[in-house]
Amino acid sequence: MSWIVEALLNVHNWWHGVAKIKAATQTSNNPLRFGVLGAAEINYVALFDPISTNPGVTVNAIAARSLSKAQAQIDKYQLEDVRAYGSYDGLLDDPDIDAVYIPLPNGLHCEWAIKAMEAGKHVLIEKPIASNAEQARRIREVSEATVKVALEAFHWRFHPAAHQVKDIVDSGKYGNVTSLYAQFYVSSGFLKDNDIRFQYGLAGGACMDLTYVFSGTTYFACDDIKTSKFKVLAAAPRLAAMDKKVDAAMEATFEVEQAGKPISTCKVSADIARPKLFGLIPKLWEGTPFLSIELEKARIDFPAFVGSWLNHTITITEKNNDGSLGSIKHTEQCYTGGPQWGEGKGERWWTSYRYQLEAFVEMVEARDTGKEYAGPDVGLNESVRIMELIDAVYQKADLPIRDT
Ligand SMILES: NC(=O)C1=CN([C@@H]2O[C@H](COP(=O)(O)OP(=O)(O)OC[C@H]3O[C@@H](n4cnc5c(N)ncnc54)[C@H](OP(=O)(O)O)[C@@H]3O)[C@@H](O)[C@H]2O)C=CC1
Ligand SMILES: O=C1OC[C@@H](O)[C@H](O)[C@H]1O
Repeated sequence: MSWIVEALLNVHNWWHGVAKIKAATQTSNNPLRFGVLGAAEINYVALFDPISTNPGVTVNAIAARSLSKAQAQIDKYQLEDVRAYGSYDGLLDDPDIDAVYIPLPNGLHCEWAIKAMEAGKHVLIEKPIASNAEQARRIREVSEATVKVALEAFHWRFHPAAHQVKDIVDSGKYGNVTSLYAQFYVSSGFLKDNDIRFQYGLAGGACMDLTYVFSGTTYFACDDIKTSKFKVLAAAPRLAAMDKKVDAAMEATFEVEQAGKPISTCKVSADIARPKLFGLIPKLWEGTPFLSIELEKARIDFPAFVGSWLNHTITITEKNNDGSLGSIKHTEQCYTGGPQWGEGKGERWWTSYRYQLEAFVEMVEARDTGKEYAGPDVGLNESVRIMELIDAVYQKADLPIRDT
């Protein structure tokens, strides 16, 4: 699946001439040294590409369950001065690694994040942060106890476009949020039947894999996710053919209740095996993630909210007094700076993963020097709340909470 994002990234980098920028990037004297657990498909997009334009970071080691697989990934991407390990423990024992990226199956995130922090490493953990809320809380506890950064890799949350939409919503100009809708579909046939996403034992499922629909709706619905209450009203899964504990698709509705605000209603729709048209044609036109926010006085459409770095348009349609959509529309785009990064930060060609890496490095610097990090963040309280919401959706759907 990640090959599609990698292909889009290659076109994006070619279009913006990023190869030249990579060639001119000089590593600093004291970079943050990353190790990677798992020769996962997503590694290039989420880490190797962003590192190659960030002078403050290097990738120093890759561990896989077999040494040859780790070496094969190093060779594939022609990574220089990168050690291969044939076990994850071996990499964690390496004193020359400061931070660990964890792109393992969801069911292994908690175990290895905790082991890495206890081995003295900061951790960037792929989404979803863990199998369930209880595990997410354990990660939070260990992060506090070891004073190590643990960040869930919700890359879209670090792109200025997301901050721009949040700023418009929070400005109050268009009134309170009344409802939200988020959708993310992967066509049937794109993932193999034995993909990690279809395995209950590895904490698979549509809610788990397409976590973005929960992170997207709650980010814009909540003033403070820590104190907001969620009530799941409905959860309708379509079960995977291979494993009836796995949701190949989920449609869920939940309410968000917060002090001083009217209740808002969120609808999410996630599908990792979207049925083909007439059983033959992949519905590629449904492949773009979508998020829409209804406010009292306007509707904001933010298509491609997960891939806003490629291209996006934020459309605000003002409402008439009777609540119907009016004829006044504004469109906006935001690729650099924005309300959370501040003017001058970033480049048009920075991906959401590049922004995420920038934030992670700043978080680690702040943590290591005892300073407060004030930039864009996801925060472990938010990660815990999202896992609580996913657990509640599974319960409502009469499916077991992922427990590996
Ligand atoms: N941020 C984003 O845009 C994306 C994030 N992701 C997330 O990244 C993670 C990995 O996804 P993806 O790269 O697509 O997955 P892959 O299947 O390519 O990679 C998973 C890795 O997990 C390792 N692994 C360890 N134990 C097992 C096991 N029992 N079964 C299978 N694999 C195992 C394998 O490592 P080894 O090399 O040691 O054999 C493999 O390289 C997931 O959490 C997913 O949600 C995925 C895609 C996009
Ligand atoms: O961005 C993504 O796109 C498709 C998914 O299967 C993947 O895991 C996700 O992170």
